[in-house]
Amino acid sequence: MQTLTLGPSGTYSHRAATAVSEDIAFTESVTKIVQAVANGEYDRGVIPIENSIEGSVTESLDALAEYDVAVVREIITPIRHALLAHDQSFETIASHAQALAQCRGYLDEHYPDVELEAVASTARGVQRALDDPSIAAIAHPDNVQGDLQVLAEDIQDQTSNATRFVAIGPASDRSEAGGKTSIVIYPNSDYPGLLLKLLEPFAERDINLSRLESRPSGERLGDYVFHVDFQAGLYEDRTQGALAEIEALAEDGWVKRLGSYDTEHVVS
Ligand SMILES: O=C(O)C(=O)Cc1ccccc1
Repeated sequence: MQTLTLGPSGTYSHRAATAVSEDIAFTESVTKIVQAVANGEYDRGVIPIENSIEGSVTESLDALAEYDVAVVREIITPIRHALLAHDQSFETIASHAQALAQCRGYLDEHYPDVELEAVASTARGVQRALDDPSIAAIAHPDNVQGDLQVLAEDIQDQTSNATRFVAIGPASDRSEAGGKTSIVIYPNSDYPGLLLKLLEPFAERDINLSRLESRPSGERLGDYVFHVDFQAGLYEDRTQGALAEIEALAEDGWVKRLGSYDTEHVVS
């Protein structure tokens, strides 16, 4: 099963993808991963969704709302960042924007004058640091190679730093089985109490929500799509009942069932 994830080799997404497949290919954009799976070019994609320090990877949420794919699995991995460079003489630190943000406190304290450069992924930052001694990278310590050294380990601002990734597949692989479900709701309307009404069907059936995120719809300012994860499978009658009510409330918009799946914790 060929799986596309964020590259080059050595990213955290790559580490998560090894839980899904042995045949892994890389690209440097989350949107491209979702598009490639929607178009049938790859069987699976693995993308980061949410980090415990920095929150959502908004590009991933927007791509899931836009393209027709299924979420088939959730993979949670601990994230431990290291600072890699030729030596201490670097002037720039290159990494994924989320990694730079997860280490903000450490960087402010130890390297207040260093320039930060956001690149497509942590492993892309490692490539930049390999090529240029004036650049350091923040990445998993296993990326140490060539003339690079690990200058510091565990530099994230909280010791508990975890990221949730999802494995996606073609819409035809959407499953109703599993302990969790992801949906996206676009009500395309706006009135007092709308969000409360959209959530009541879950509360009334004792379905626990595990995540609620609003994203701009892109249609007009103040218009939103809602990403909702909950702890029940699509196969359950209570889920079907809740979704029927929500679909009626969102009759001017749409409700997208991304799929039901199980969670896996990968320690690496
Ligand atoms: O750039 C990577 O390595 C990624 O997979 C994205 C990312 C960045 C920081 C924490 C978790 C995932």
